[in-house]
Amino acid sequence: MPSTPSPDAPSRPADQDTEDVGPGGDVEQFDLVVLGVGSGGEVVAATAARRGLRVAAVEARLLGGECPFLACVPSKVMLLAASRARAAGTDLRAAFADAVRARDEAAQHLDDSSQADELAEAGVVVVRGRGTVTGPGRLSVRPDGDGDVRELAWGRALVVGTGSQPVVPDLPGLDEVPTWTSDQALTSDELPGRLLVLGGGPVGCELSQVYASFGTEVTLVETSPHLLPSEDPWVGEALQLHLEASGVRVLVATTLVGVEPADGGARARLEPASDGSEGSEGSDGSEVVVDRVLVVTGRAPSGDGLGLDLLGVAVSEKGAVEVDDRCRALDADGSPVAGVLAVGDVTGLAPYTHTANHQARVVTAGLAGRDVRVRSAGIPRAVYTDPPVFSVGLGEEAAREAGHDVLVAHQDVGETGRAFVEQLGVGTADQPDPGPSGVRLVCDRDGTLLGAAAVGPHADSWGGELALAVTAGLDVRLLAEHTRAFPTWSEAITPAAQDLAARTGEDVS
Ligand SMILES: Cc1cc2nc3c(=O)[nH]c(=O)nc-3n(C[C@H](O)[C@H](O)[C@H](O)COP(=O)(O)OP(=O)(O)OC[C@H]3O[C@@H](n4cnc5c(N)ncnc54)[C@H](O)[C@@H]3O)c2cc1C
Ligand SMILES: NC(=O)c1ccc[n+]([C@@H]2O[C@H](COP(=O)([O-])OP(=O)(O)OC[C@H]3O[C@@H](n4cnc5c(N)ncnc54)[C@H](O)[C@@H]3O)[C@@H](O)[C@H]2O)c1
Repeated sequence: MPSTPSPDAPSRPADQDTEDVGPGGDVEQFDLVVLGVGSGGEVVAATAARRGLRVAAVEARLLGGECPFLACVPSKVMLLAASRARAAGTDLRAAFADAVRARDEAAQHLDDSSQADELAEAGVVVVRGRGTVTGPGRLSVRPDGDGDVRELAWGRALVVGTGSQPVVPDLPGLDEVPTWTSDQALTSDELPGRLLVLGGGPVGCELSQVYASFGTEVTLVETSPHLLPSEDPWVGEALQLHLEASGVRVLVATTLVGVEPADGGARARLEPASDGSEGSEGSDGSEVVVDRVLVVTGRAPSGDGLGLDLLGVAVSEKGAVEVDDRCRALDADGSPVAGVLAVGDVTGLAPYTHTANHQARVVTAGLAGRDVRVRSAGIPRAVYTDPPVFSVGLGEEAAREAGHDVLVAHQDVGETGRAFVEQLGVGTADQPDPGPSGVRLVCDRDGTLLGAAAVGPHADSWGGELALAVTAGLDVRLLAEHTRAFPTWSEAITPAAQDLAARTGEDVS
C-alpha cells in the first residue's frame, strides 16, 4: 500500500536546490510545499521549517487564511461587543462604530505582515499567488496581476490546506439585491436597518445575534425545522429562544423562494419548507422587506481546480480532499497517495480552526517520524452566541442511527450553585431567564460516553471536559464520581452523569 515517504528520507542537497527546466525557467526545489496558508497550513509550514525542512508556503490571499481576518476573530470581537451593547442598551449606533474599530484592530486591518514575519523567522519561503499542481512533485504559482509564474517542486510532500468557500444558493433574484457573505459582513462598517439572514447554522446564529444587538431588525430564515440542524433538536430550540430574547425574529422550516429589488434593498418571499414540517408563524406566503440579505447557507471545501488528479488524489463531489487518520490524501479506492497530505476545511472534517490545528500537528508529527493520529470523535463544535453552544461526539439521534442502545440524561444549568450565585434561573450574564439551557449526555447501555451537548453560560469553556471524556471513551460512572469545583457551571454535569450511571446499574449518587 502506498504511504507518505519516510520522514527520514534524505532531503535534496543544497547544490541541487534549483533544477533547470528549459525555456520555462528554474524549478525551485523544496522538501515540503504547503498549498494554502490558513490556520492549518501556517502551523505545518512554520513547524516543519523550524525542524530543518526546506519549506515553501504558497498563499493566494492572506497568510493565516480566514480565521484571523474574516472569520473566528472578527466574529468573536463583534459578539463580545454585542453582548456589552445589549447590557448597556443605549446609543447602539455609536457602540457599533466602536465595535467595528475593535474588530478591524483585532483583524490587523487585513495586513498579514506579522504572519509573514513569523514564517520568515521560521525559515519558510513564502510564495504569493495561486498554486496549481502541474505534474508529480510539481506546482506552478501564478501571482495576482503582473509577475512571473514560479515553478516549485517538492521532494517529501505536498500539504494541501486550501480551506473552504461560501456556498450561495441559486435563488431567483438573489444577484439583483444587496447581499453579503460572512466575509463581506465582517469587513463592512455598515449597520443595516433591516437584515435577512439566510441560514441558521453557526455563522447565521452568531451574526444574527450581533446585528440584532446593535438595533438591526433581523429576520433569520432556516429551512430545517430547527436551528443548528446537525445537532439534536433541543439545542437549536434552546438557542432560538435566546436569539429571540436578543431581538432576532427566527423563522425555521421556512424557505426563501425568491427576492426582488425593493425600497433600495430586497423584498423576500417566504414559504414553509417543502419537507412537510410546520413552518414558523410568518413563513406562510409572507414577505419581508430588508436592506440586505446575509447569505450564510454553508461552505464547501476548496479542493477542486488544484490539479490534484495529476497526483492520483480523488476530490469528492463536494470538493473535499478526503484523508485518513494520518491526514494522508486518499485516491479513488480510499488508499493513501504517497507524499500528499491535507489539513483543515479542505478535508471536509469538522470545519473549525481547532480541527485544522489538530490535523497540522498530526502532519508535522508524521513528518518527524512519529505515529500520531487524528482523534475525530472528540473534536468539539462550538457556537459563540450568548449563551454559547458546545457539543461533541454523537447526539441522541446520531447515536441511535449508528446502532447504539442509547441512554440520555439532561440537567438544567440553572440549578447549579453558580446560577444561584449569579442569580440566574438560566441563560446568560446579561439576560436573566430568556429560555432553557442545559447539558445533555448520551451514553451507550454499557456506560461509554458517546456524546454531549451544552447550552449555557460559558459552555464553550467548561464543555472541554466533555470533549476529553468523549475522546477517552470514558465511562459515565467516572464522569459521575469526578469532583467539580463549587460553584461552577460544570457542576451541571454531575447529576446528569449520576442519572446515567444509575441506569447502567451503578448508583453513584
Ligand atoms: C464567520 C465565520 C466564523 C468562524 N468562527 C470560527 C470559530 O470561532 N472557531 C473555529 O474554530 N472556527 C470558526 N470558523 C471556521 C474557521 O474559520 C475555519 O475552519 C478555518 O479558518 C479553516 O482553516 P484552513 O486552514 O482550513 O483554511 P483557511 O483559513 O480557509 O485558509 C485557506 C487558505 O488557502 C488559500 N488558498 C486557497 N486556494 C489556494 C491556491 N490554489 N493557491 C494558494 N492559496 C490558496 C486561501 O487564500 C486561504 O488563505 C468560522 C468560519 C466563519 C466563516
Ligand atoms: N463558532 C464556530 O466555531 C464557527 C462559527 C462559524 C462557522 N463555523 C464553521 O463554518 C462552517 C460554515 O458555517 P455556516 O453556518 O455558514 O454553515 P452550515 O452549513 O453549518 O449552516 C448553514 C445553514 O443554512 C441552512 N440553509 C442552507 N440553504 C438554505 C436556504 N436556501 N435557506 C435557508 N437556510 C438554508 C442549512 O440548513 C444550515 O442550517 C460550519 O461548518 C461551521 O462549523 C464555526
